[in-house]
Amino acid sequence: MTHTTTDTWQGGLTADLSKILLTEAQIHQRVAELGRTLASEYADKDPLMVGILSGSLLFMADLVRHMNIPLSIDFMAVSSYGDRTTSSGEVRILKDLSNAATGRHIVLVEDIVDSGLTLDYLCDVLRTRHPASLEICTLLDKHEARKRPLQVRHVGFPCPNEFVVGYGLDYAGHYRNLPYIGVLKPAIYTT
Ligand SMILES: O=P(O)(O)OC[C@H]1O[C@H](OP(=O)(O)OP(=O)(O)O)[C@H](O)[C@@H]1O
Ligand code: HPA
Ligand SMILES: [Mg+2]
Repeated sequence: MTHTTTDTWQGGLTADLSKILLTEAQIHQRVAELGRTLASEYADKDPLMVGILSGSLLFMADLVRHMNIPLSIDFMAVSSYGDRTTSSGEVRILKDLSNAATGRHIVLVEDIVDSGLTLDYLCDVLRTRHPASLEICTLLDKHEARKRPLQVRHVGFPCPNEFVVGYGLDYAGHYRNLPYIGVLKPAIYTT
């Protein structure tokens, strides 16, 4: 499979980035590795892969295509950032699981762990449903920003303490469609 290079996306949304953090090729290579690792770990467990919408959409779609094992896919939608670049601290569940969690091996699939508030809250909620296991797989880990200790089993890349967009990550709903990840120019969100 070939992927377009970042050169094909000059101008437009790219002009709003101060730098490109991860190219499309770097993302695809790492996501494939993560998928293969998860596939061997969950080979006989029929995991329930739970994407946290909306940010995980692209990551989830690519990740599971590298997991050649029986699994199910479900989604939860939560929001705490809205149009801001820092967490409101209030995590709202906008859509719950469609599947029962009890007795399932659950893998939470996230685009980014930042303050950790979203996943800390979601893990608390899901633990009350008694899954067989509950682990986190995130593409990006902004460890420096953590406000809650969180056990994150699988990390794609460490992330600097800056506001990043692309490959599912948004600012005020935009930039999710960028095929790579970059740092948003602060001028875009500080007026
Ligand atoms: O670790 P935290 O500080 O909680 O931040 C991480 C969460 O924030 C973002 O979601 P957001 O609330 O922006 O919703 P979205 O996925 O729809 O963009 C991101 O997708 C994670 O779910
Ligand atoms: O750096 C970020 N970018 C986009 N969305 C986010 N949600 C938490 N942190 C971020
Ligand atoms: Mg967001």
